[in-house]
Amino acid sequence: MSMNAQHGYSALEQQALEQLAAMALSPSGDSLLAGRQVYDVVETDGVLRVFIDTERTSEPEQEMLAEVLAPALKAIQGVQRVIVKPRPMSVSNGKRISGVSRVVAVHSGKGGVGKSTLTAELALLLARQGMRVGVLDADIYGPSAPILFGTHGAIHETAGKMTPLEAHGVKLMSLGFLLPDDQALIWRGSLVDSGLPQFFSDVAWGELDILLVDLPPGTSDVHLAALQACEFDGVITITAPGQVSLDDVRRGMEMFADLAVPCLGLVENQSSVLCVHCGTLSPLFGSEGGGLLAEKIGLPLLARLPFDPALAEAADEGQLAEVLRDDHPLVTALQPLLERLKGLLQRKAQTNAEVLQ
Ligand SMILES: Nc1ncnc2c1ncn2[C@@H]1O[C@H](COP(=O)(O)OP(=O)(O)OP(=O)(O)O)[C@@H](O)[C@H]1O
Repeated sequence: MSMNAQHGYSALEQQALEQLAAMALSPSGDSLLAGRQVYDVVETDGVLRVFIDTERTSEPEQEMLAEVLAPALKAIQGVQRVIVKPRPMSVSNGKRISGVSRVVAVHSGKGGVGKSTLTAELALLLARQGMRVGVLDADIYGPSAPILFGTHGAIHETAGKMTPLEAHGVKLMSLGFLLPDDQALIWRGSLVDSGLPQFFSDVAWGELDILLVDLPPGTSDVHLAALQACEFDGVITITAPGQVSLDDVRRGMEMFADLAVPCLGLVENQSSVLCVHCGTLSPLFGSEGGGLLAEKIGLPLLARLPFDPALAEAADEGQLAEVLRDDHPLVTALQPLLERLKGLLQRKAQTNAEVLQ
């Protein structure tokens, strides 16, 4: 497979992979990719992390690679720093959910920026395009999937597995289905260690193309518990211009990068406001917040979403799906992100090592 055909890598990662495909440890040897001495590359914030497979390289070779690769890859325009590291110990130990092709997290540095709404929008639109989609509402601080999907009901268990609820063709699991609202916080502590991993392992998801995981905002032990429970294929970060905080976004991205979860890109919510009368879009908070942030941290800006007062109202009433007509400006704005997710699905491999074949 040619490097260009590899989906799911950013442009800088692609360039780095192309360069690595042309480099070998010894003049007669396989390329670093074919020989799989380089396990993967992950770029965030203009920083390129090159993960060396310590099982396929001796210690002197690892040292040599660190010396050679840093200057070679730093020469790529846009790369500010190169970190050559041993392959990260996947905290999940490579745990995949049987039957689920891709697991993608939706994350934000701060609360209230529209993360749960984005998760629901993506799920509804992907399902509408014929994909088999699940949503795991892992935001145990404030589970909102029941409201967004307008779904309430008891979760049943069969043969030790919880059966997810289903709405608009999306399979759903949320703490909100298991506990009354006012009990969510009481359960939080015990959930992190024991309950949250069960949401990944003990749910009868069946066959899914993609499982979207709505994580809590910020960085916490809940995130680590989720990342330990299962291997994630990527994370989408959402922010709102009024609440843009470079540090919050960076902190989140560092967490994911260190655990070798690729950051797919940034979504700016509420960049503009949709007029309920004439349907025109007017910029909010100055129009370049998300674009500048994306540029500063070196991530693609995947979407800029308008604030639609009707959507806020509908979402609170469980009518989100009804508002998301095909010609809604928000649906149009989400198309590049939907394409990126579909590209990720084409990146056909169970492990990164296989991807690099
Ligand atoms: N593009 C939008 N247009 C209109 N309303 C929106 C939009 N995005 C989000 N909202 C509204 O903003 C509020 C917060 O959204 P949401 O619950 O998705 O945020 P969140 O980041 O998941 O928050 P938390 O961290 O508290 O879970 C909700 O009332 C939602 O309906």
